[in-house]
Amino acid sequence: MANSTDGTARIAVTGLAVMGSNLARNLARHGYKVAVHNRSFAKTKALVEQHGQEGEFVPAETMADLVASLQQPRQVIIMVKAGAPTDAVIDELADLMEPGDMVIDGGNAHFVDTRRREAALRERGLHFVGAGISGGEEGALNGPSIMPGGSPESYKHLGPVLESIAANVDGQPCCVHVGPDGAGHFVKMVHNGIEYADMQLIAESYDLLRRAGGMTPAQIAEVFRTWNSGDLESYLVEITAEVLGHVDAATGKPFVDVVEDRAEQKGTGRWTVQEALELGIPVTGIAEAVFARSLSSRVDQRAALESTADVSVTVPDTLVDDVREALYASKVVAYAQGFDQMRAASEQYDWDIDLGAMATIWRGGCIIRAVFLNRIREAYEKAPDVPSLLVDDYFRAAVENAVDAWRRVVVTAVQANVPVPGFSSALAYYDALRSNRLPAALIQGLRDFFGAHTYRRTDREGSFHTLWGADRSEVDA
Ligand SMILES: NC(=O)C1=CN([C@@H]2O[C@H](COP(=O)(O)OP(=O)(O)OC[C@H]3O[C@@H](n4cnc5c(N)ncnc54)[C@H](OP(=O)(O)O)[C@@H]3O)[C@@H](O)[C@H]2O)C=CC1
Ligand SMILES: O=C(CO)[C@H](O)[C@H](O)COP(=O)(O)O
Repeated sequence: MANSTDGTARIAVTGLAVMGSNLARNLARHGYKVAVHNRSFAKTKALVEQHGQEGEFVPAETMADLVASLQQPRQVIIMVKAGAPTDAVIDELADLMEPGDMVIDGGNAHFVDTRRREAALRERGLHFVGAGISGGEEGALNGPSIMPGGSPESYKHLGPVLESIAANVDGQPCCVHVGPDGAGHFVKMVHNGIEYADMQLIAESYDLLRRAGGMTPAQIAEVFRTWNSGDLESYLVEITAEVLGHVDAATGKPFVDVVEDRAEQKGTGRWTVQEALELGIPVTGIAEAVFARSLSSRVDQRAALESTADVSVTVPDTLVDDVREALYASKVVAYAQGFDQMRAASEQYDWDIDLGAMATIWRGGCIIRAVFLNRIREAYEKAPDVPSLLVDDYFRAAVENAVDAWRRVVVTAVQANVPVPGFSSALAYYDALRSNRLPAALIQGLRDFFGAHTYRRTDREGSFHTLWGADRSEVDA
């Protein structure tokens, strides 16, 4: 296999596991001459041997060869494990590059790392682009959703390439410049957090239909197939029907019954919640989804408390339709919370993220792609500063129409001993936002009682303290 260091490749990819190799093939299929490299050369060799006919690949055994094979300004996409491996690759690359060159990290990096890396490379005259890439193996090959951060100048060079290989919906590429430094990876992180919440709500729907509704996985698969039209139409609902309908070849049982019920996680959902706590944004749907995965893995506690007692509950005839309504309303809440978090971060870090554009680029290519994102895009088009998606006319009406069914679902679940943390916390969030008065007033009183933490009054400006241990008169604080 010949390799070339004549500086003619348009772009490079280093890290040729599932994502990197498919991204390189996607670039080659779009007519770009792609230089390819992997720490162990076997993967590079295999890629070119198996897919060399799909376009022009330049295999490189060393990072120095990879860099030498590129046109200037050089553009190298890194698709390796997040964390220390990414730092190691950046360090090696940066030493070989020249001012004006671009390093693009397409992995699931933490946005704080991306900010640090961007600042360090900027000092050396290099552009660092933290690009969230979603769509898994299939998306990387056929068109992912791409969320690049970094300097506007780097996007001028890189944008046309990324837009051409991204998914396309209604003539619009699912790729846009998100904002400076860590903005792209932040948005990808929230995308993954919403992915967690969406899957948790789908899982609760299945659990309720099965355990309270007495339906089989095959019957529930049909329900999801029906739901995959109209407002719920989405990739995750579509593949839920596939997974629930699948039968294990070895046992003849539903596939879902032979899989261990412990959900794993790589960390992006947890990062979303950690950052939401820092920003003070309640992303309860994502948090419940992360905790539900953690709880599922507490095998010792589950075994100690397991109960097989029969529960008798009257299930409403409308259960299937009610669950559909609860799923939709809870999903609206989860997305509203995720978009809130992006808005708060955009203000905090001065990123100027266009929220409508984020909904637009999530319509295709990514795991949470859904027809429903058109509604979110429209909401931000109408009112870019809308304080919550729940305030938008369409979403307000959709949730109001669903709320009776949503309450019935939560009541039925509670009576049937079926845990629905996603549905119930979303309903609590909605009810809290609509409450004229919240019990936070009592919390303020208690804080003032035990710690003289002061409170504000509803009827006049200022901070006050009650002398709880004395005559209980009020003083200015
Ligand atoms: N898989 C998915 O669906 C998605 C993954 N991502 C992200 O994309 C990135 C790539 O993911 P994926 O394709 O699954 O691959 P992995 O995350 O499994 O990473 C494997 C790749 O990293 C390389 N690597 C590991 N350690 C080092 C190191 N110290 N120095 C150099 N290279 C190293 C490996 O090289 P070698 O072959 O030599 O071991 C291999 O090319 C990750 O950041 C992931 O989070 C993003 C969206 C979806
Ligand atoms: O980035 C992705 C999709 O966009 C991955 O699918 C995601 O990382 C999966 O996360 P987890 O393993 O934590 O469920």
